[in-house]
Amino acid sequence: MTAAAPEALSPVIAVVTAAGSGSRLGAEVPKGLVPLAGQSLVRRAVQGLLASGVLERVVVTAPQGWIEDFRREVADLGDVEVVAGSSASRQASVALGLEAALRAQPDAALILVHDAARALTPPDVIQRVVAALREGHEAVIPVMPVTDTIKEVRTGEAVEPIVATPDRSRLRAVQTPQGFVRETLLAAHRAGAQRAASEGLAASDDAGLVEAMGAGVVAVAGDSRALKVTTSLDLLLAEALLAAEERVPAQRG
Ligand SMILES: Nc1ccn([C@@H]2O[C@H](COP(=O)(O)OP(=O)(O)OP(=O)(O)O)[C@@H](O)[C@H]2O)c(=O)n1
Ligand SMILES: C[C@](O)(CO)[C@H](O)COP(=O)(O)O
Repeated sequence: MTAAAPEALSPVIAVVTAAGSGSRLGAEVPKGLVPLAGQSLVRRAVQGLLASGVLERVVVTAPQGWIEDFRREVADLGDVEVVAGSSASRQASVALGLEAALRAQPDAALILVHDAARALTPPDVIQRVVAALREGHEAVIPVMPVTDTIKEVRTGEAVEPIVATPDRSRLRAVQTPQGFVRETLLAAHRAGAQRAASEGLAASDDAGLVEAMGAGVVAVAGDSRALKVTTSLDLLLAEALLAAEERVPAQRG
């Protein structure tokens, strides 16, 4: 860990992954375009990032064939580029977003990778991630404590045998944005792409690629509002969270 002056760790850019189809949500349009109280998930996710005040540029990866629809969603939000992601995996979509983002901002020092599906992530989570990077950590992820007891099972059997019960106090559920020093993320994705080609395995998050390289990843506090909209139940929950936030100022006033 090497602490650098904050201004030396600028500019900060973000890749927003929105190239998934949202099969578990089952909407008629890709998940990023699904409205949440009148505004699409991708629009809300980008707005949240920009509201943090720490970002120079945002690149969104969208599904092939939907680029123009995504562009319309973010057109009025500022310096936001939309490029095609990959249907193969989130990891492949992030890699395409990274290429585009670094073409547009070659001097980026810090890179955030964020899920459009975490549309309600509050700006202070984003600020915490960037602050920890500027304190000298090379990879930072927001996390939440786990509230269920988690079991490890042996898969592939109709009735799955339990093989372990990890100590819950040491488990964390991982959110985004995940933040990285530029070279750390690029090296991790280079190694990850080789593994994906040789073993056919993609990582489900970017920090996993950094861990696989043997580099350190640290956690900061996440937020329950940064939930990932995956199923229709999550969408209902997100709508309820927004409605509750709108009611609170009215009650105070
Ligand atoms: N090939 C892919 C797959 C996922 N993602 C993005 O990664 C984030 C997290 O993925 P998830 O919530 O699983 O989204 P989907 O893959 O769209 O969902 P599903 O698995 O239900 O199809 C989403 O913002 C999604 O758009 C992506 O950019 N490219
Ligand atoms: C990156 C992530 O949101 C961290 O929890 C998650 O791993 C994405 O996984 P998914 O299977 O693509 O939803």
